[in-house]
Amino acid sequence: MTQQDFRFEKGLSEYKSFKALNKQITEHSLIISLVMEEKGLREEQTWRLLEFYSGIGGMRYSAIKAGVNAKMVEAFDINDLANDVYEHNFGHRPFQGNIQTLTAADLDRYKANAWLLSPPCQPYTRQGLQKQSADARASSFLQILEIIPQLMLPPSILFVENVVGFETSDTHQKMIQILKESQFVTQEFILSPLQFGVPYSRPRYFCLAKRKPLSFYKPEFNGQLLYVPEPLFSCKKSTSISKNDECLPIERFLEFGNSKGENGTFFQANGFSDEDSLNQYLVPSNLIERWGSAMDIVYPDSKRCCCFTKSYYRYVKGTGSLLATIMPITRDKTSLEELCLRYFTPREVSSLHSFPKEFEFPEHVTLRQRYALLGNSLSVAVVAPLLRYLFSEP
Ligand SMILES: C[S@@+](CC[C@H](N)C(=O)[O-])C[C@H]1O[C@@H](n2cnc3c(N)ncnc32)[C@H](O)[C@@H]1O
Repeated sequence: MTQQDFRFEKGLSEYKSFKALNKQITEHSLIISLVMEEKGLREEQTWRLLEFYSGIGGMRYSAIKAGVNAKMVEAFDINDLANDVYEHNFGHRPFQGNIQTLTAADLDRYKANAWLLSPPCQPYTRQGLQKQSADARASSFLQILEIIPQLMLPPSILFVENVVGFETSDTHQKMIQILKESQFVTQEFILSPLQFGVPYSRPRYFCLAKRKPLSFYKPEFNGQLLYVPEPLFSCKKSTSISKNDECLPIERFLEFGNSKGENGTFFQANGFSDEDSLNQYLVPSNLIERWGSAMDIVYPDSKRCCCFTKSYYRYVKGTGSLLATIMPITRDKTSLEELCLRYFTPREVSSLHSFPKEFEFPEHVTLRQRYALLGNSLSVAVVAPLLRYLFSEP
């Protein structure tokens, strides 16, 4: 064998062992990725989210609770005060301005692939006169949807929250039409925290949309409006969000503890640091006299309370429940005056909205403003499992 032949043979055998090694590595990584896939460990896509109408950040808390692998790229809200609260809790101030002024070029710059939207609900409520798309407050939402076909980088996922009544509006009709034309498949839900173990009635409409070729974990519900949460418990990572038919009692959401008083009554005033802070939550007698029959009164052991609206604390009728701080043995025979009624505190309302306990208002936000901002917000207990389902791959 000449020296040249020897070099050639050596090179060939090195090349062969290199190829064998390479084949082994490739096979190995294929096996690893298959095992990871089987175990649900495949490297997940990081979603780039835009949060429109961000308010005090209910969507962001829900995305965190859902464990969505996502980065919140930007939030948008016109309300200065809501943005103060958002910034206080997340360390990021949302884009302050009218969503209506955003252009396709503005949005493309964020390179976002998922949009979360909770547009104003007044156009679809009785108090808001139900003017639907003719209401100026609906126009920013329609405009942002109309931009989708003009985008270089349209979102692949969209999530919309609104009041019950939205689903029969012409805005809804236009939304579905635009989504269909932009190759989205949708699944819609009307759900309340009561269906997730929270003693709080706040039914809301939700639209979940995925752009083809993405599809839902349970595609058999495409194009349907569902009133039950069952599909949400089917997806892979649903373990930490459990199905809960039995609601917890309201006392589990109260800021101040109960103490047993005389004659088997429970007086719930302890825990307030001083008389003043208790007094600001007590319902004045003149309001009880005038509106008593229209009030929704609940007790610490109740397993349901009414939706808190943004007018809670300003008006008593139809704006949210009031809490009896004296729990009599015979409820029917006790006068409303004797029940020592009080408003739920903002912390209690935020707990019923399933916000995390770290959530807080900056000091300069007044009591009325706190209720108003909370009343506009959403239930994390409902939105988190919806987002988890939406972002799950089949
Ligand atoms: C239903 S609330 C959404 C609340 C939010 N999901 C939360 O968790 O607090 C609607 C929000 O949209 C904001 N908004 C209404 N019209 C807007 C517009 N044209 N541009 C920007 N923000 C707007 C309001 O200030 C309000 O905070």
